[in-house]
Amino acid sequence: MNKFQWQRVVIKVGSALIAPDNQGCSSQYLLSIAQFILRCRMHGIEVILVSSGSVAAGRHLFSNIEEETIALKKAMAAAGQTSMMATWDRFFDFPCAQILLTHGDLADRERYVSIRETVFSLLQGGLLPIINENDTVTTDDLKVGDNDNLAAMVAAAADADTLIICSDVKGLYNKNPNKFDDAELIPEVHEINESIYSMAGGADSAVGTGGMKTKIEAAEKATSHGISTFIINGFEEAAFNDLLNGINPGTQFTPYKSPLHERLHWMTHTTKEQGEVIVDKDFSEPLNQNSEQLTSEEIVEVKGDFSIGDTILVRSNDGRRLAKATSNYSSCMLTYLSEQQIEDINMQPGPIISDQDIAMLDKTPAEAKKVSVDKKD
Ligand SMILES: Nc1ncnc2c1ncn2[C@@H]1O[C@H](COP(=O)(O)OP(=O)(O)O)[C@@H](O)[C@H]1O
Ligand SMILES: N[C@@H](CCC(=O)OP(=O)(O)O)C(=O)O
Repeated sequence: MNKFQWQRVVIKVGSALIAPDNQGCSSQYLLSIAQFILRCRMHGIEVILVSSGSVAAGRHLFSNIEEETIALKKAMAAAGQTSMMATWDRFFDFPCAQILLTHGDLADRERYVSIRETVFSLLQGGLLPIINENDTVTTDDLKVGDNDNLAAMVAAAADADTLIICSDVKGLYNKNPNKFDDAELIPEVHEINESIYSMAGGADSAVGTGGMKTKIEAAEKATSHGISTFIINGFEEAAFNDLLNGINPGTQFTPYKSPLHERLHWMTHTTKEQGEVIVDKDFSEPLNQNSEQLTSEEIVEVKGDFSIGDTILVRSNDGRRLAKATSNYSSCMLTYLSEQQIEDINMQPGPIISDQDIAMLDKTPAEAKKVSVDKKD
């Protein structure tokens, strides 16, 4: 049985399933997930697990807490991560391997490629990669912040075809089912747009992070990479049986027919811009067919402090986000160049951004839509 024809699946498990009552790890709900993983592997499907729960699993070790500070949460994560790994490890007779990541790791192209290689080696060796955010070392700048988005980034990095987000609700409802009795489940989403985002609220549980909003963000990242995405209720054993029988038990987000190229997807959905270049140009012609169109004379302003090779946002001077790109110059150098009048054609600087390193935001409708949602917030 592999009715969905999956080859490589990323399964994301939320904190509520690992440590449902904040009393350390519990195998209560993990057994059916572990069996699902086992059955997937028996059908030849490669599995990568993105497991939340380190903070929730470590919380009970710290008593008499007045205020749960960030430093304390990091300490909980450090303590809980080992017991979470040990809990997973006990279910399987094949080895598990732990990978802890920050956004800084994923946003750096060299480290990103290295993570890909490690995951591929683990899968080839028949191990189960178990991935979580490296909560103990993250800072605001370096963190992904929620494991839904992390799982989507991992799914893209690992060339997975399917992402399954196991939550504490059946899927996406038209409104929060924990608040509204008449909320209705949405079985299929073909296009992630503003109306889909407007249905999603935050997390209500004591242990969850992000709620439905981060799951939709994750679905958007994954589907634009051609990855079919499910949100299912991880508490229900029947949901896993359904999946193996080719039945959608929750919400399925259908993948884009023409997914973004791997590098452009990474730039659009994984990197964070380190600065901005404001340009006096509309780019009605596709920028990525001739990046030399962007000359230093067209730069109105350089914002932020970035180095050669950093991701920058190219913005029009009326405020629109035009493209994300890798800068061939530092912010200091670009500022200097933009202030020069270089008439001699032979003295013109080389391209500010290179052809293969431009992700047009206007050309990626999902990103454009997400931007308008961000603005609304
Ligand atoms: N439209 C919605 N549909 C389903 N759940 C929603 C919606 N809006 C908000 N939620 C909340 O999102 C929660 C799931 O997210 P979260 O608590 O972060 O869980 P997890 O630990 O699985 O990531 C649900 O329990 C629910 O309270
Ligand atoms: N990295 C954190 C989990 C963050 C997170 O997204 O939690 P959840 O919403 O339960 O998937 C941890 O291990 O506690």
